[in-house]
Amino acid sequence: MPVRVKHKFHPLPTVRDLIKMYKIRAEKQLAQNFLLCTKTNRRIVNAAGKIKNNYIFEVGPGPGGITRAILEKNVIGLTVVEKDKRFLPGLELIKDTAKHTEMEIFIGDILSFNMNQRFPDELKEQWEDGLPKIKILGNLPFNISTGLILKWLEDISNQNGAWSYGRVPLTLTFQKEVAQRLAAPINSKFRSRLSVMSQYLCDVNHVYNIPAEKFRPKPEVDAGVVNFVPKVEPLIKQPYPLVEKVVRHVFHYRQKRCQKSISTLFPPDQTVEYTQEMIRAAEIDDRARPFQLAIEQYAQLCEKYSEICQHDPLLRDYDYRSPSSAAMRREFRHRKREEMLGVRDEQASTQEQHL
Ligand SMILES: C[S@@+](CC[C@H](N)C(=O)[O-])C[C@H]1O[C@@H](n2cnc3c(N)ncnc32)[C@H](O)[C@@H]1O
Repeated sequence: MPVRVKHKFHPLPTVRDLIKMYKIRAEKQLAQNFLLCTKTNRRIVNAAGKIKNNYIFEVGPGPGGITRAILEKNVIGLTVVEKDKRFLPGLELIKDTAKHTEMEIFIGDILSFNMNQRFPDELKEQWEDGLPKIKILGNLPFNISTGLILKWLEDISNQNGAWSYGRVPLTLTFQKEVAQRLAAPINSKFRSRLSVMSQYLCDVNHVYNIPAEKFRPKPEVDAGVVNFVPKVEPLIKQPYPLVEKVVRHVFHYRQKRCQKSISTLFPPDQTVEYTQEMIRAAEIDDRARPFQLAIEQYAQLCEKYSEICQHDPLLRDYDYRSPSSAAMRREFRHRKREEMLGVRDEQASTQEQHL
């Protein structure tokens, strides 16, 4: 349906006016918290570094505050992907004012958006060369931000999608605590699965925080802006799904000794032997907790796990939480109990014979 634009706002309505003009109410299920202040939007764009003559990909432009700040920088191209079609007319207005920039608007879900062939071929760089003139930016919807960054980290590890163009950096907002976890160093109280997964593939920098008051409507927590620059050489060389499995299991009991969580990778009858092998390979101290391990130790754990799985391929599909594994554990405990009772009976009958 064609959109009637009231031209009392000239030349381009402010973000606030656009929201009023199209009577847009924030949708909670799309995690819509808008940034209406020009200074705040420019600061996010500045956090991405020099973007003049770059091609930018923006996630969730909404009413277009960050989009405008990007366009001020004379970028050569801009693709935006927004799920909520109510923003299309406003984004079209912004596009009309973008004289020097090729802008494309997609209404769709970023989680299934294909970034292969999204950018001009001439921007491609070899992975080990400098960074390509492409950047990904966005004030992410909080409800998908963790899933999205994990998906993109997998693409980075496979040099797929946007990363088939080289080491494309990202500047994204997260809930402050997620930002702290992404960038947390070893021993930090925020060190988690996300820290290891992001830092083995990227240089991660939690640049600054945006107070909740800056958003409309105000979210419950502050936000953090995080920069990611893919590393030339990942610190862990194993395939992403294997790394993800090992790191997820090791952080299963964050506050307990690593031994306990590493053991969840193996069926009960092989636990002791393989857990010990893993711990020896990564030179893990007996008392160490998952957040006290260096990424190099996670790398050694992954190497050892891969080696064990090559030797025993069925282990690859072993899942601690699946019903069949739970049944296996129950059966194992039962057998052990029976064995112990058997030993006790034997001891008792030997004692009787001696009497
Ligand atoms: C936190 S708001 C940011 C809006 C705007 N960039 C700003 O800073 O004011 C997140 C935006 O992402 C959009 N969004 C939510 N889920 C999405 C998805 N799966 N794919 C693409 N956009 C999505 C929302 O509609 C919303 O416009």
